Amino acid sequence: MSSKSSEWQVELPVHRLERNLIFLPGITYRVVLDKQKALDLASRWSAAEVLESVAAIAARFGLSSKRLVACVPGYPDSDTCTVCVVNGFYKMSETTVVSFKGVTRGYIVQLDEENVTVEIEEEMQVPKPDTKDIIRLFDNVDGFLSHYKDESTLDPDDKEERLQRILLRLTPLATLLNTQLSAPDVSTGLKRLRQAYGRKSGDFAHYNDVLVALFPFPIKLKIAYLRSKGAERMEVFYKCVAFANKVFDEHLNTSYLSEIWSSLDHRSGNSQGKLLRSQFISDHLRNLRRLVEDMGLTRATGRGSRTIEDDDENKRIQDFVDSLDKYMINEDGKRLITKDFQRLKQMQSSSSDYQVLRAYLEIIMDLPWQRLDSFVESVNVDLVRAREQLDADHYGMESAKERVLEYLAVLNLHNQKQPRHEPEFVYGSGDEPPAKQRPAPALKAPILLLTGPPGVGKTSLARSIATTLGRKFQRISVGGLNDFADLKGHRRTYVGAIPGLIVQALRRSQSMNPVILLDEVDKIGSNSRKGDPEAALLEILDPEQNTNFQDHYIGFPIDLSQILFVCTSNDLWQLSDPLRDRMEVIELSGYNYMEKVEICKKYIIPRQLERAGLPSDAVAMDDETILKMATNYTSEPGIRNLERLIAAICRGKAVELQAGEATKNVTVHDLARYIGGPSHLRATAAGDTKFQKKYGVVNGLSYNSDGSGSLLRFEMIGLPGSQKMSCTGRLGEVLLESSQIANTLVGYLLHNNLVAGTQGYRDELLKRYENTSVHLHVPEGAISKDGPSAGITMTLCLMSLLLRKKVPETIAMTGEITLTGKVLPIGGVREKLLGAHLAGKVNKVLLPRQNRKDVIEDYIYNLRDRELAKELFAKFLDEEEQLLKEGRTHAGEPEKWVNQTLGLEIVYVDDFSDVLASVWEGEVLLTGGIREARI
Ligand SMILES: Nc1ncnc2c1ncn2[C@@H]1O[C@H](COP(=O)(O)OP(=O)(O)OP(=O)(O)O)[C@@H](O)[C@H]1O
Repeated sequence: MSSKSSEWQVELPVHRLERNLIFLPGITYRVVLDKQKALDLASRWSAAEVLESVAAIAARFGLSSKRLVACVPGYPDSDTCTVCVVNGFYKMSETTVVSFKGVTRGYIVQLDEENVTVEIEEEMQVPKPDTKDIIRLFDNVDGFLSHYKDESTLDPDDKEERLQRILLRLTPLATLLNTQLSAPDVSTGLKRLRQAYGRKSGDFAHYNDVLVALFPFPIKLKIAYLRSKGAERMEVFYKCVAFANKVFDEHLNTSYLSEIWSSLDHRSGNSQGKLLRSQFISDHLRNLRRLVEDMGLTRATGRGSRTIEDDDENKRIQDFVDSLDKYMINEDGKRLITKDFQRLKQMQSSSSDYQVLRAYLEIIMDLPWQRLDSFVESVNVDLVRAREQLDADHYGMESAKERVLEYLAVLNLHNQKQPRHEPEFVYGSGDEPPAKQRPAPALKAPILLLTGPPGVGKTSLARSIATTLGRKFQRISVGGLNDFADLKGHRRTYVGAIPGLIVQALRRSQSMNPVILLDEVDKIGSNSRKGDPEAALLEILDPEQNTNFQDHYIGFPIDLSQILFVCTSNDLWQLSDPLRDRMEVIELSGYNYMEKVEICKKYIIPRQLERAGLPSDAVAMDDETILKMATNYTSEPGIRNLERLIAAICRGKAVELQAGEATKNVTVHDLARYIGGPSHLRATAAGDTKFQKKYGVVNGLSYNSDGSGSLLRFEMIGLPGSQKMSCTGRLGEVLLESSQIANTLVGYLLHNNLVAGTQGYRDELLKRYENTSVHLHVPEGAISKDGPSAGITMTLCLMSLLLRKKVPETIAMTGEITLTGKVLPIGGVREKLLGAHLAGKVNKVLLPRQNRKDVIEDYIYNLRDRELAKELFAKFLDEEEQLLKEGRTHAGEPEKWVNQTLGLEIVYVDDFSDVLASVWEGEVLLTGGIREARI
C-alpha cells in the first residue's frame, strides 16, 4: 500500500456492504460479520494503520483511531464510498460485530478486491437550509407515530374514525415506518436533529447527512445524495425531504384516504361504488408496494431478487401452463396448476414457499402427461412374437408362459373393444386446429400376480412382458413399506414432501403406460400407525378407482388406468383376501437339478459371458460341473445364487484371458479355484449318529415362507419316566397340537391292541409307552415352524421309538393326521417334492392320497405341448375319481414323470395304516384298518 500524489488521496482496505446498504458520514453502524471475514478485514486495517497517509487523514478529521476502512455501498457501479473508522469489534463464537462510524465521503479512484484508492474532499460548508419542509417532516413523523399508536390502542365508536383506522392498518408502509422511526436510536436522533435545525448556526452539512441516514429514504435518493457535491447535494436533499412529506401526506394521512374513500361512495351507485373502492384499494396497495420496493426492502431490489435462471425456468413453466389444454390433465389439475403458477409469480424468490412451489411445478411439468394430439392407441400384441420373446428369455415355465400369453390375448381384446368417442364440440374462436379426440378411458385389464420362491424368474418374466409389449419397465419394491405416504405421496405442507412411488415411477419412465412391477406385495405392512399402505395399494390396483388416483403431493387426480401392473409375491397366502381377489395368479415353482443345469447352459452362461465381455465360447462347462454347483454350493429353489457363482467363474476366466493363460474348460476340480469350497451343507436327512439307536428319527417335508420346500428332520428320544411328551425347536401351536394327536393316537392303538405283529408283546409295549418320557426336537431351532402337515411324521416318530424300529432315511413324508388316523391333504406339494429332491438321499415320498391332483397339475404345468396338456388334465381327473372310488394307490404317468425328473417314488397314503405299511413294507400293520377300530 502506498500513498498517492495528492495528500487527499489514500489507499484504504475495502469493506463491501450488503446489497442496498449505504453508510453516511456521522452515523455509527454495527455490522455482523462472519469470523473469517472479520479477521481478514482486521488484518488489512492493521496493515493500513501504520501508513502515514492514513494517519494524516485520521489526524485531519481529528480521529484518535487510525483504523480506517472504505465502506463501498452495495449498489451497482457505485463510484462513491464512505470512509469509516472502526470504533470497535466484539468477538462472538461464530461471528464478530464490527462498529463503523462514517467519517467522510470517498470518491473511488481505483478499486480492487482488497483495497480501494479514494479521493477525499474537504467537507463542504452548508448554510442553514430552508427548514420549513424539514420541520413539517418532523411534524409529520411525530403526528404519524402518535396517530399510529393511538389507532392500535383505542377503539372508536365513530364510524368515520373506524374507517380511518382500517385504512391505516391496510397500509404495510405504515407498519414499516413505525418500526423504523420509533426505534429508540432513531427517534432520539430525530428529536436532537429537530432541535439542531432550530438553531441559527451549526454544522448543517452534518445535520443533513444525519437526517438522510436516519430516515428510510429510497435507496436511489440516498446514493444520489452520497455522491453529489455542492449545490447538487442540497437539491437532492430537498428532494428527499419533499418525497418523505409526500409519503406522509398522501399515503399515510388517514383523513385524506377516507375523504377519497367517501367521495367514491357518493359519486356512484351502490354496485359501482364497490367496484371503485376495490379498485382504489388495489391501486393504493400497488403504489405502496412500489414505494416499499423503492426503499430497497423487497424482492425487486432486495436480497431475494430473482436470478436469470429463475426467469428462464419460470418461462418454461409459463409455456407449460399456457399449453395445459393440450395435455391429458384433469380439469381440476389444470385449474390448480394455473393458480399455483399465478401465486409463484407474486412471491419473493428468497422465500421458502417460493422454492417449494417451484419444485412442485417443476415436478408437474416433468411428468409424462400425454399430449392429446400425439396420443398413441395401444397396438395389438403379436402373440407369436410374444411367445418367441418369452422363450428367448426363459427356459421352461410352460404353464406360466401360456398364462402370460392368455393375458396378452385378453389385453388385445380389450383394445379392440375400446369404445370410440364421439368428437367433442368445442366453443372457440375457430382459429385453432381441431384437437384430436380424447382417448377413451382404458378398459380394465386384470392385474397379474407372479408368485413363487425367490430367484425363479418372476422379475425377469415381468421384464419380458414389458419388452413384448414395447413398454417401459419400472420396478417398485413394496415389501416392508409401512407408511401410507410412500405410495400416495406426502402433502405439500410437509417439509421435504415428495410424490409417492407410483408417480415417481411414471416420472422416471417418462411414460404414462409403463409396466410397473410391484415387488413383494406379500410383505407390505398393514395397519401401520402411519396409515395402511395396503389400503393405498388396493386403491392403486383397483381399476374402478385408479382412473382418478389421488397422489397427496400432486393434489389432483391422475389416471393410472393405462399402467400395466404386475405384482410378485413369495407366499400367496400371506396376501390379504381383498388383494388376492384383485389379481390373476400365476404360480412359478422352483427348479429341479436337471432344469437348473439346462437353464445354466442355455441362458445363464451365455448371459454371464456377455456381461464379462468374453466371447460366447470362452467357457465350456459340462453338466457334471453345473450339477455339482447346484447341489453342493447352493440350496435354493431358484437360480440366483447359481447365477452369481457362474458370474464369478466368468470373471475368473476374464482375468486368465488377460494374462494369456485361459483354457476353456471348467471341470468339477476347477471349481475350488474360482468359487472356493462348497459353502452349503445339505439338509441332513434322517440317519444314525454314532451313539444313537436307529429309531425315532423321521424325515418330514416343510413349505417355507419364501415359497420354497425343504427337508425337515424330526428326532425323538425317550427317557424313563411318566408318559409325557415335551417338544422343542420353536414349534407353533398347530404343530404342538399335532404332537398331542400323535401321542393319543399311538396310545390308543397300543391299548386296543391294533398293531398287527405286536400282539405277542403288547403288554410290554404298553408299559414302555406309559413309562417313557418322550422328547421331540426339530433341528434348526432358530427357525419357527408351524402347520399341520407333520402329523404323520410325528406319529411315525413315536411309533418307531416305541417299536424300536428304524424308519429308512431314504423316506420322507408329509400329511396331516386326524385323531382317528385319517391322513388329510396338505399344501405346497410341488415345493416339498422339490425340497426332497434337492436334499438328496431321499428316494421315496409319502403324500396324502388327496394330493394326487397336485402331482397331476405339476406334470401338466411342465408339458410343452399345451393342447395335449389340457386333454391329459381332463383324462387324469376322470381317472382320479375312478381310482378314489376303488381306493387304489396309483402310479401313473405323472408319478413316473416325478420319478424321472426328481428321482422320487411317490406313495399315496389314506390313513396311518398305509403309512406303516409302506414304511415297514408290511411288517407292521394295523389290524382291520383303523377306521373300523374306532370306539
Ligand atoms: N426359467 C428361467 N430361464 C432363464 N433364466 C431364468 C429363469 N428363471 C430365473 N432366471 C434368471 O434368474 C435370475 C433371478 O430371477 P429373478 O430376479 O427374476 O427372480 P425373482 O423370482 O424375481 O426373485 P425374487 O422373489 O427374489 O425377486 C434372473 O437373472 C433370471 O433371468
